[in-house]
Order: sequence, then structure tokens, then C-alpha cells
Amino acid sequence: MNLKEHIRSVPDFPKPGILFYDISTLLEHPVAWKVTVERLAEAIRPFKPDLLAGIESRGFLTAAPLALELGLGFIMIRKKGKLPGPTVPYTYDLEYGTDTVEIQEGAVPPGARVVILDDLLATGGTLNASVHLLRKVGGNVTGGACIMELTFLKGRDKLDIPFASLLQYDE
Ligand SMILES: O=P(O)(O)OC[C@H]1O[C@H](OP(=O)(O)OP(=O)(O)O)[C@H](O)[C@@H]1O
Ligand SMILES: Nc1ncnc2[nH]cnc12
Repeated sequence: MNLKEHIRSVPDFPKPGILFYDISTLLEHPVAWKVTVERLAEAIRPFKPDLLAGIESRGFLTAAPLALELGLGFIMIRKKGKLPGPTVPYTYDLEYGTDTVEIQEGAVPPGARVVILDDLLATGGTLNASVHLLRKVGGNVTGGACIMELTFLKGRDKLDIPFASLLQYDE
């Protein structure tokens, strides 16, 4: 099955000049979505995860069903101020300014093998920050995976973990 046929590309969203890859149409199609989850399961098998982490918010849609399929726990990496109770932050640089991701204290058992999921890798800034956050709380990040990778942005070069993507886009 060609999964690219189930992803809609929307020009000039959310800003002029950006071609937005929309997974809404993939999620709407139960067979294509099931195939996506199965292919992700294959892609991350070599990383031997104990636990899956998803990055807000489309990363939750990607990681949660995969965790269920693999019989693993799922934890959330969220934007600042969204998680209740004690949290641990990691702040990273953007082109202009900074951003912060957070995780709940105690979400990662010491030394757990964690694999990070998101829907899409663009510049790699979000995924790289998530790797650092998970390490800060004692996780052993053994890999990362996305459904889509914008190869022309070379986000993969920013990562110091093994990384897999199902679909590559060069524009
Ligand atoms: O590789 P990067 O350049 O960091 O970009 C990729 C990130 O951007 C998108 O999330 P967005 O911030 O749009 O949030 P959303 O998932 O809540 O829509 C996407 O889901 C990734 O998390
Ligand atoms: N071009 C794009 N399409 C969908 N999500 C994105 N996140 C960052 N860049 C994106």
C-alpha cells in the first residue's frame, strides 16, 4: 500500500511558502492507518523499546496506538504548562527565541529503553530536544521514528540516535 496517497499536502499552511503534510486523511482511513502502525512497529523493532514517548500533539496520535499494538507503556512529552504535578523541563533554541518541552517526574524508570515517536521530522529541533529531555530524567533513548521526514531540511543530522521514517519528502 502506498501510504503517501493517504496524506494530503496543503500549500501555504500555516504560513505562506510552507507545504503542510496533513495526516488527517491517513487517520480517517482505518486500513491505511493500521498499515502505518504496523510499519512503524517493524521500523522500531531494532530499537528494542521498553517504553514509547510521543511528542505533543500529533506524536501522541502516532505513539499511543503503536504502544498498544506492542504491549508497551506510553508517556507524553508536552509543551510547557500542560502536565499536572511535578515536571522536568528542557528549553531549546528556535530560529528566534526558545521553546520548552516537559515530562512528568517519575514517568521514565531509571535506564528504561525509550523510543520517541512523532508524526513528522522537519528541522529535527523538537525531536532532538525530546531526546535531551528523556536523558535528563534518566532514560536510555535507543531510537526515534516518524511517519514522515522532510529530507531537504536535514533534521536527521541533528540527531545522535538511530532514526527511522516511513515516508520521505524532498520538497
Ligand atoms: O522537526 P521540527 O522542525 O521541530 O518540526 C516538527 C514538529 O512540528 C510539528 O509539530 P507542531 O509544533 O506543529 O505541533 P502539533 O503536533 O501540536 O501540531 C510536528 O508534529 C513535529 O512535532
Ligand atoms: N511541512 C510540515 N507539515 C506538517 N507538519 C509539519 N511540522 C513542521 N513542518 C511541517
